[in-house]
Amino acid sequence: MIRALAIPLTILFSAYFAHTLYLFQFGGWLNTVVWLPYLTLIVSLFFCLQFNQSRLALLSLALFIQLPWLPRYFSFLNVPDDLWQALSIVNISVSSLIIMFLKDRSLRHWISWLAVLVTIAPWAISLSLAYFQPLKLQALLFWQPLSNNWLSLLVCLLSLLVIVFNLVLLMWRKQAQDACYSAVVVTLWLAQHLQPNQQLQSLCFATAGIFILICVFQYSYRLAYQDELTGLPSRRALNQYASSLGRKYIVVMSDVDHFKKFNDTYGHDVGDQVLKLVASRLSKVMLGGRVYRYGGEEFTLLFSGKDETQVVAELERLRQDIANYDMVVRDKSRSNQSPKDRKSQKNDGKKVVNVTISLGYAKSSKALRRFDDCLKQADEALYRAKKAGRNCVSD
Ligand SMILES: Nc1nc2c(ncn2[C@@H]2O[C@H](COP(=O)(O)OP(=O)(O)OP(=O)(O)O)[C@@H](O)[C@H]2O)c(=O)[nH]1
Repeated sequence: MIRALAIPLTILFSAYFAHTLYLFQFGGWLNTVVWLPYLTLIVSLFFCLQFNQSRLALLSLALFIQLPWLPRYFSFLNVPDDLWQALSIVNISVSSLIIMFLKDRSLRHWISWLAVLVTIAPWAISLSLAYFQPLKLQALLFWQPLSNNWLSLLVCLLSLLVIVFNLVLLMWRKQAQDACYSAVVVTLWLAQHLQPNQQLQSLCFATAGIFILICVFQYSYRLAYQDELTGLPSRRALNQYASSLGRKYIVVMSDVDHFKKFNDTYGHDVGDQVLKLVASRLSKVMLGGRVYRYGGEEFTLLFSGKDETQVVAELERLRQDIANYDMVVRDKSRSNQSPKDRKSQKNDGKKVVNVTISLGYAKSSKALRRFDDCLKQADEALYRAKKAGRNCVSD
């Protein structure tokens, strides 16, 4: 419900905000906006430290240092402008490096990379020019605040586009991390180009701070509600969803057959891979069903407002799909081999295994109003499926 409201509300508030900007023409009370980045960056730094998110804390600090009017507070130190510039370069380069050496390899990561490259390439060119021609560094920094020409406008528009793109990613894919990194980089970049406009600059810094905050909260949400191994929602998420269920629903308990034997034969690592594969097959459930990792090798499925016959047919389909699926698992020892060794033994280290699951279900009724009772009944049905020879569905 809240997710469905997110986009219309964002559009509404953006329109309201744009209208206000138009009315006040960037003047008057809007000067208070200058304080926003301080607030968001301090709060985000606080939560990053609370949740042990050192990289994000560093990025908050990097933004803080880059706040364009920070030098004013240190004016008593009489730091030359060139030194501030040099500190900025170090700051942006370090933040860019932090982002570049993250392990994620998704498309979103590469988009962040692009933003990073666009940011640091001018720095690198300027620095190398300064090295080869002993002129004043300041004179060579061609990325200096561009005058109010079309190029400056283009730069700002492009940067804002990246932010908007990341916002969309954030809403649809719920991946705050890359959105946050790009926002930080783009903000650092914009800081150079929007120098005469303090309000706009403040809004950019404040937005980056908010991105970091969202990122930290999303991370802690994942810790609490997502199973780390399979990526499925956890038992806590199941209990939370259960409290919002209507009257008509079906609970299914499923369990991988002879999993202990499997672990003993192939090892715990291969066992983990099998659990991941089973989870990925189960998550292809149709009829609007939801899958949770209940714990160990047990998974729970929930169907809200569906008929028993439809659900049983879907469970049969899932059971057969898993039983017929050749799961290719990798031997962990393979990762210690050199790439050459791996190439020479093409299929070595790969195993094809077959697993089956048993499923037991229970549907809500007058006698089974409480979710916990229904779950217990599904667990008993699972026990019956095991007794009946496994690899089957039972009620
Ligand atoms: N690899 C791996 N094994 C797990 C995990 N969680 C639980 N297990 C193992 O799953 C096995 C569960 O075994 P049992 O409950 O005896 O059941 P089973 O061997 O699947 O036999 P049946 O359920 O009767 O078909 C135990 O050996 C656990 O150690 C996990 O996250 N990873």
